[in-house]
Amino acid sequence: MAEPVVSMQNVTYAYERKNVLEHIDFELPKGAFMGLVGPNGGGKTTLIKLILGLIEPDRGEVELLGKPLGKFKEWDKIGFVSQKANSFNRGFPATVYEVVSMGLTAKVGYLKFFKKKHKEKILRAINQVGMLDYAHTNIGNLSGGQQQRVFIARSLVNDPELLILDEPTVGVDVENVRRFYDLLHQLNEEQGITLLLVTHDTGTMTEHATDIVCLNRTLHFHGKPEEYSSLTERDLSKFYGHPVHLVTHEH
Ligand SMILES: Nc1ncnc2c1ncn2[C@@H]1O[C@H](COP(=O)(O)OP(=O)(O)OP(=O)(O)O)[C@@H](O)[C@H]1O
Repeated sequence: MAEPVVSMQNVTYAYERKNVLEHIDFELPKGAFMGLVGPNGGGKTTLIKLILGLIEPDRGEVELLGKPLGKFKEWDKIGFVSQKANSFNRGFPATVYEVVSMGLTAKVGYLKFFKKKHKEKILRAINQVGMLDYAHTNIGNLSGGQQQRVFIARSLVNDPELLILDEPTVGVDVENVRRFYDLLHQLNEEQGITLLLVTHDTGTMTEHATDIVCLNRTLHFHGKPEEYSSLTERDLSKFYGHPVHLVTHEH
């Protein structure tokens, strides 16, 4: 089996001596489309912060692309698109092209040193998310769903191996949510990008993900969407720490 993109062994993390993650053993297999679910305050953001190297575990080991956190340097291989991308300041005076080019500035240094190959990369990333017609449109004039795709393009310019998305469809309308998941499948299946998606929308997630992880201080579940869907209200109430009532949607 290919080496995991992220692996955690017995990870514990506390804010002000209060453990928010305990004994986490976790593997994100290369090529997976993983949905990370769990109740508010369950530790999802903290787990993401560990993967992004923003915090270090109090105990246990984190490995990224086969390297211990302390030795890992290929940060541009890990892309992150936050929920905040949806509420991007509409008045910010930058075009789609400029926003996507920001993904490369860390590597290239300064915009004026962009070469032809960089410009091609930027346009390719914009094309990948279906926004080429809008390359020179101001980001503030786009819908939430379109802005979201632009922020994904900004991560794609670095050819990431892992893309982490935090509540990406909050505030996005149904049609754009569908297009968004189409894009994720294309990135995952055609380009082999491993995806980790944090969401409260477990219904949609079980339709799309290859793996589901449920976190509430400890890992309560790690399995296939079919297994997650077959859990009972009792199982879910145990994971979430409060009563959960399943609602069946008619399609
Ligand atoms: N910087 C911080 N200092 C102190 N406590 C924090 C800090 N960040 C988070 N916490 C606490 O840690 C716990 C886990 O928070 P975290 O944000 O990781 O959960 P989450 O699953 O992402 O929640 P949500 O679904 O609401 O975004 C919560 O109880 C939260 O209040």
